[in-house]
Amino acid sequence: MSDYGDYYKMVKRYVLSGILGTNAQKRNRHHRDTMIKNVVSHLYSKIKDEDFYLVELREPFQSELFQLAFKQSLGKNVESVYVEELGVTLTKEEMFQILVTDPMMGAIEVDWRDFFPYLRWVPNKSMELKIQHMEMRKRALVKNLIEEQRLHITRGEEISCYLDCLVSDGNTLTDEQLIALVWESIIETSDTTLITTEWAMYELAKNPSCQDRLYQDLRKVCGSKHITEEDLQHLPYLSAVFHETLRFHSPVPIIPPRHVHEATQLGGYDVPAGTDIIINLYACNMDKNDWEEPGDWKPDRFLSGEDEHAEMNKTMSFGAGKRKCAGSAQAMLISCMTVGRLVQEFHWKLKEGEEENTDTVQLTNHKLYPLQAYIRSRCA
Ligand code: HEM
Repeated sequence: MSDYGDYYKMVKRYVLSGILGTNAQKRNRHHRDTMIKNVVSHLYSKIKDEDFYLVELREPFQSELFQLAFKQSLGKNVESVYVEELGVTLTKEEMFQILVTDPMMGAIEVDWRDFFPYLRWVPNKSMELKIQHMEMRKRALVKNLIEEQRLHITRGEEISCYLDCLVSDGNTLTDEQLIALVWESIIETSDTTLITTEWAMYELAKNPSCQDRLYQDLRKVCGSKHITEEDLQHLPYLSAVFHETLRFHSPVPIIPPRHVHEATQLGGYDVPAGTDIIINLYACNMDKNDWEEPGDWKPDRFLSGEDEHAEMNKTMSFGAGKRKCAGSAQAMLISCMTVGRLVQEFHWKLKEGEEENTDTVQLTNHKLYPLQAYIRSRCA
């Protein structure tokens, strides 16, 4: 449940100064630039001549984002780690499974007792054991990662990262709180931005006229040089692609519940004090009264000429109010920079049959089948 107490306020300060605020984002700029460079190099390695080649974006992008998550949170990339408590050495893929995929799947685990509340007293041992096992592995891994880096930090080594900020003098977080905060920053970096970027590339590969328009804008603003974060403010169509993708494929379709402290009215309904409400963002974003042809992906609807803030608030994709997403700037920087660079470098075409592959999985609208597209170098 979203609260707004002292602990929350303290953590929000750490989050902003250690990882997501403007200064922290500036510190991490070189990590983001490296990430995009590596994704592009990976895709070039799949191309042999001026022809189209079939590629999957998810694998290299996911791996690079996960690396970025480690660098921002712990100050270094981790390729593998021996976890004493588990007695195993984990590869990067296994760490991703434990820190990102398993918790996401756990969040949508169905407890059959929810459908029969009068049978709540019946134990659901298999589910409880599964969740406990997942939680134990996640905790052991994060604890291990923290302890390794903490040694370097206490030796006085210069490691500028979120953990460094969390354990700096005067902070009073318990080990459990540290584990929770470091894990949250890793999963938040690794999941929703990947989903948004993959769906944006799917839509651009499916809609050649939108892709061409974006390419022309990029040529106009950047000429023959690579897009930079400074260019983003001059690329409204790129930003419109990002917002329309969030509206259409919302990676957080349901936001954490809100507790109603005072009786109020919402959308014409009386809501008594004490109610817990859940907002379905996907339904809000697809609302037929607000949008023209809401069932079509049309970036133009975000080109009203208003400022970026106003465009962003047209959807509730990042939530609203005090608990609004703290990582929206990072998500936008990474997603827009990646989409921009991928369109600058390559011509994208969907693989035959891929158009129909719009099924989703997990809590965050993950594309069930990774995007498969043909790419050709624009230099060819
Ligand atoms: C496109 C990507 C993303 C979307 C759509 C998204 C969406 C959301 C939403 C809907 C909320 C809940 C807001 C509310 O309750 O009103 C939220 C909260 C949050 N998000 Fe994001 N998010 C994204 C990326 C990120 C990233 C990359 C990070 C950090 C690395 C991040 C960090 C957070 C944090 C810390 C909160 C809690 C804020 C608070 O409670 O004060 N998000 N996000």
